[in-house]
Parts: sequence; C-alpha cells; structure tokens
Amino acid sequence: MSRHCVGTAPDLPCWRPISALRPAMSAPWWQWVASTDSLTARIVSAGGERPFRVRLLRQGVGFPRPHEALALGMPARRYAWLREVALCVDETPWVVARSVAPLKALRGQCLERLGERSLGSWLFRQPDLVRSPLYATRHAPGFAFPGDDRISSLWGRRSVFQNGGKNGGLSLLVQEYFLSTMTDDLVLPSR
Ligand SMILES: C=C(O[C@@H]1C=C(C(=O)O)C=C[C@H]1O)C(=O)O
Repeated sequence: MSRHCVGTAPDLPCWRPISALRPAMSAPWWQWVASTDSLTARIVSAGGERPFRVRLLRQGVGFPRPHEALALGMPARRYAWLREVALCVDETPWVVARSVAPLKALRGQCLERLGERSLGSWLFRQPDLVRSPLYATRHAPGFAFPGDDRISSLWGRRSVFQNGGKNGGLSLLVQEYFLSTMTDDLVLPSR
C-alpha cells in the first residue's frame, strides 16, 4: 500500500499521483491542479481586480490525521503545527487549505505569526525549497469552512515542501481543495 493511500474506508482519503487522475480531469482543471508555482499568486491573478484575502480558520498545535502523518513520515501521536485557511476572492472561498508540519522541524520558523498573510508568499521565498510530487484526491477536505453546506470540493491536491537548513530543516504538508465556487466564478468545467 502506498503511504498516500490509507485503507479503503470511505472517510479515509485516498491520495493518488496526479497523473493517475489526469484522465478524469478537464484540461482547465489540470492547469490548476498540476501547477507547482504559488497558488496564491495564481488566484490573485485570476481574480483580476477583485480583492484577495487569506481567511484564517484555525491555527494551532494538535495531532496530525493518520494519512497526514504518513505523508510526512512522522508518528501520528506526535504534535504538529496545523493551519486551516480559505483563500478568498471577493470574500468567496475559492480554495481551502490545511497545512501540517511536525513541531520539531518548525523551530525558529515563526509560522504562527503569519496570521492572514499567505503561507505561499512566505514559502516561495525560502532558499533551497524542494516540493515533492503532487498527489490528488476527490475526497472532501474533512474540516469545516464558511459555506461548506453549499460549496463542494472538486479536487484536492497535496505535496510536501522541504528546505535543507540546519537540524533537518522545514517539512510542511500543504493540502489544497479547489471549490465549486471557482467553477462558477471562472466558468470552468464541472471536473
Ligand atoms: C502554498 C501556498 O500557500 C497558500 C496559502 C496557504 C496559507 O496561507 O495557509 C495555504 C495553502 C496555499 O494554497 C501557495 O500559495 O502556493
């Protein structure tokens, strides 16, 4: 079993290499899901004149979910830094994201002070940043966000960012879910 695909229970997300989901994805969605540069920058650009905002939903210390611990290669009962946000255009969430980092690897990174600044704007300035291959899922985010009673997730994707640094450096799992609101606002295909 791959370390990204945990069990077969319906509540456990199955993450597959994005290439495996490509046949099910329209070309416009592939452009979004397979991109490896900053998603924040892409959303700002696609939003045009409309205001962009990172809405901080939750941030703090807790246990990673089992599939997240596996992706990070950390024990599930080890504390992690968790952050959940909505990337909004005109106050409408287009993407929701959940990021997880082992606390140990975070020392000195001051990520808790990001607040409503985009993690991406900080991340892509890091020297020696390495991004793991992308994995995708059709599973829902699994955390509450504004409008989740009417907004669905079309595609989820994730990858681990690492930078060398001393003491093993940063290891950060970023999971992003593209929402049906994006389909409506950008007139994209339904999948
Ligand atoms: C990783 C990026 O940062 C974005 C911003 C996030 C945040 O502020 O928590 C989380 C995920 C992202 O989509 C990016 O811009 O690519």
